Amino acid sequence: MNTLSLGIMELLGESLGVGNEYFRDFFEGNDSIMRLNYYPPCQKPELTLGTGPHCDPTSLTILHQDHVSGLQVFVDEKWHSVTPDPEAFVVNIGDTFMALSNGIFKSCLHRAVVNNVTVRKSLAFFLCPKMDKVVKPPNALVDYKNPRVYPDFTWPALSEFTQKHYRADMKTLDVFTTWLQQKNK
Ligand SMILES: O=C(O)CCC(=O)C(=O)O
Ligand SMILES: [Fe+2]
Repeated sequence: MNTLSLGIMELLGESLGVGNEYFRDFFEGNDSIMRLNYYPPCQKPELTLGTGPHCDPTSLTILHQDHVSGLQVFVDEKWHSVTPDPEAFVVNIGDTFMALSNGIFKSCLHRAVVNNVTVRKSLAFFLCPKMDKVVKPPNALVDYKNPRVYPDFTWPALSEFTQKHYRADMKTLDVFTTWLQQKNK
């Protein structure tokens, strides 16, 4: 998963015009997280969610779903199911990479629904920067036409924010930005 995520970082660097080494080097020695999600069948699936709507606060997510549907992504004001394929990974951008790309790549809003028949399992690898790395976009992505969108921060600061102050949703990075600015006044 680590090797795959660093390979994807090479492609993202290439696509942003900063070269394939920039983000791969940034994520060298990363402090990433692996999570297993288990969703038991639910008698009233229409009344609840397996995972509420959120953007991943991390940098890049590589998700494996089993054969049971559940993941949905919010596009064009509607929820769309992501057809499960145990032979494939779902890859999405998280808030930390949105900040690293100065807002060019967007973290995507998603959720997981449950059903009343089958257990569902998913496995997520969340690429996160090494704890002491300062998250800031490369100079090539910042100029007077494209000023900094988010302040400098470290991954542990954003992670702690989502654990102690604010449950991750679609506005995490904006609320975190305001919170940091207030704190540093
Ligand atoms: O179970 C899923 O398909 C999504 C889980 C998820 O969004 C997460 O773990 O952040
Ligand atoms: Fe997620």
